[in-house]
Amino acid sequence: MEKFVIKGGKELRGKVKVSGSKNASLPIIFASILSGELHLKNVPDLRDVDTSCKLLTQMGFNVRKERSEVLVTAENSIKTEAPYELVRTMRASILCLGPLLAKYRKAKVSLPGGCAIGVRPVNLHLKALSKMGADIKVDHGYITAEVKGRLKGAEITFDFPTVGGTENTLMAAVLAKGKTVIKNAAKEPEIVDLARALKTAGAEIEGEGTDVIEVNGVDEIGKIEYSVMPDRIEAGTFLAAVALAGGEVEIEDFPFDLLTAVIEKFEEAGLKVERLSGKKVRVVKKERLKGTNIVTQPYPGFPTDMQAQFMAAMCLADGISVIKETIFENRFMHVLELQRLGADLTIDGNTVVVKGVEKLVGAKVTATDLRASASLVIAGLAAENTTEVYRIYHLDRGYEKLEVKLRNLGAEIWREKSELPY
Ligand SMILES: CC(=O)N[C@H]1[C@@H](OP(=O)(O)OP(=O)(O)OC[C@H]2O[C@@H](n3ccc(=O)[nH]c3=O)[C@H](O)[C@@H]2O)O[C@H](CO)[C@@H](O)[C@@H]1O
Ligand SMILES: C=C(OP(=O)(O)O)C(=O)O
Repeated sequence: MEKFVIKGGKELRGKVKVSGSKNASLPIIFASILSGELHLKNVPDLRDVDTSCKLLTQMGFNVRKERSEVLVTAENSIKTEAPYELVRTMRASILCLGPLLAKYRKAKVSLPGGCAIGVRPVNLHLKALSKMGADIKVDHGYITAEVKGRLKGAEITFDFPTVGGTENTLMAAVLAKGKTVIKNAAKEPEIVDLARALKTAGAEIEGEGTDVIEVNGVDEIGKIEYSVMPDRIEAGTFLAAVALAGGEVEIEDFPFDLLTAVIEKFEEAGLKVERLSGKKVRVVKKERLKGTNIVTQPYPGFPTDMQAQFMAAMCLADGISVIKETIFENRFMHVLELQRLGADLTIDGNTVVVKGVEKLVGAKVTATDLRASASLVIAGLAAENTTEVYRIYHLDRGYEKLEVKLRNLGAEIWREKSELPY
């Protein structure tokens, strides 16, 4: 196991480029089940991408990952099973269910794992696929599903705009018979990216990015050829890093228009975010930030995946910030760890009150999930002395070479073998 060692107190200066999006890459990789042929570019080098490739390989797909590209072909017979050993490490594995059912008419998928940020049921995915004609059972930790003949188009109304549920239903609908209408669909940009990728292969989809998506099922689709959008959460994490460490950084491949809610909140706190061109911004911290409130919401609201990093930034802002989490019921695991660094935080239900402190002081902290890990790393950049972050395997699920990128900006951060069993 590895840990990060961070010597805090260095301002960040220079240029950094945002990698391809994790949450867009994963569904598109699983969409290859529908097409049997995928050529995906701008794929980040992440543990979750490796897990997705392993899962497809185990099913019998031919998968090649070369630098930032993933190529998939279906040449052999396919096993329609996703076993616990792989699925437990990654939430997005559930996204093979819709495509397997649509293409191969049966699937056996372990109930997914992923970040421990809430119960995260998949009832809405299963309800939608049942409505499309699938017969689904959940037994011994596995979802077993099959459909006689083809899935059929249906009108689905989600109780909550679930991102994964929308993606699974959208992919299933592409090869279903007839028209599917998804109402109260999630509007996240990664869903738009998935729809665009599917359209390169001939899928008939309209309304992605709005709360009603319409899909006309087709008999088959061709090759998916696509380049993944930049990772808006990684981009936002760099804003938070400058907000904490200070300095001036130019960020390339910055998805400006997809980060409006995050940029507005950092600007309200006093960070300067200047758009230099379409996809390039300059971020400057000139003075101590001031306390700012956020409420997490589905897109286009403030993303839950930026909550921990924003909270870390507010630990050193003047005054009080109120952080309300409305998407996941257990996404404050970073609070205890930020407190170890000297942050003044009080949890009250789904709200954390942050009282800005003069300084943070380095300590040993343990990452509990992906974005919690990021919040601890960036807090460590601003803390006095040395911070050691354990369990960084969470971080490796979703950030490409974060320590290398931060080091190139002048941070003192490196990876070491952990002396602990984790
Ligand atoms: C791989 C990926 O893209 N992950 C993202 C995706 O996760 P994910 O797709 O799992 O998130 P959802 O949008 O589905 O979940 C939102 C809320 O709905 C609930 N729910 C969801 C499905 C369901 O069947 N039943 C149910 O109750 C969840 O428990 C949660 O409280 O969107 C989240 C919300 O933006 C992000 O934090 C994750 O980074
Ligand atoms: C919660 C996240 O990921 P996942 O849904 O893959 O667990 C995330 O990206 O912050």
